[in-house]
Amino acid sequence: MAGNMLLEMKGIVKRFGHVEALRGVDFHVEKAEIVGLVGDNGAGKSTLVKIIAGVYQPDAGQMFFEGEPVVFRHPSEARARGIEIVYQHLALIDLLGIDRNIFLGREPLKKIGPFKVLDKEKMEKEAGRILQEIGLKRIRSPQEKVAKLSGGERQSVAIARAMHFKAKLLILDEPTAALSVRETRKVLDHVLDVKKQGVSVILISHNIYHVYEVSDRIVVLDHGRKILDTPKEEVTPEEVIEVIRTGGAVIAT
Ligand SMILES: Nc1ncnc2c1ncn2[C@@H]1O[C@H](COP(=O)(O)OP(=O)(O)OP(=O)(O)O)[C@@H](O)[C@H]1O
Repeated sequence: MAGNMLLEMKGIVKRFGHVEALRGVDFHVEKAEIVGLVGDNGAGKSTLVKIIAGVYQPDAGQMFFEGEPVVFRHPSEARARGIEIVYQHLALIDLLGIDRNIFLGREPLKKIGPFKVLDKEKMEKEAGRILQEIGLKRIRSPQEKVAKLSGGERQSVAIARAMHFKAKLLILDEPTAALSVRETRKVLDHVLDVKKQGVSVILISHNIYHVYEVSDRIVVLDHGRKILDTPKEEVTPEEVIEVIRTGGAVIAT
């Protein structure tokens, strides 16, 4: 089991002024595991994943990645270890093409004499390959503006971007919020594809049925505490909903 561990967090505490968003949370993700992270509004889900992604620093607790203690002072440090987070409100730039969005902030450069310029051909070619992989090649060209994409296509591009940069842990915060049934299906299929490639995923969603369908393990947070952490087979979606609704009181009965 230890050799299979990708991320381990122990006793994580995070305060925002008087609000204790996380009150000593233990959390882990194994290699190629999909963990569904659920809980009511304000439970601490986003805070926990933002700590993993280096956006926030915990006030107490320890974090280990691939067996080593880590402290991420900035998102770039988490990224450098292969941790990618895709937010509900995606950081894609509408007026740029799909290709430019995939390489945003990590653009390949080429040398022309003494100068370095963006390697646009390389971006277009790679983006075309990525679109092919995610099944959008026929309908979208790499240079098409992101503004034209549907919500599901935007999620797919963001997931593909993370995969292109060799993510080991992909964090998806509400990826299916506001998507149609068909688009949701595609995004969930991408999550399963990502796992097949050996990548781990943390999936946050208010839709327990979406989470339940793809997750290997379900973790419930409630008011900054972990109240359930179980292999999926051991609970039904209705039981998970009940645990969230009662704040874990149902476990004791
Ligand atoms: N930057 C911040 N400043 C102050 N308080 C914050 C901040 N971020 C989160 N909180 C508070 O911390 C608690 C946990 O919030 P968090 O966003 O992690 O919950 P969540 O489970 O992701 O909720 P939701 O499902 O509504 O997104 C809440 O009480 C929230 O108001």
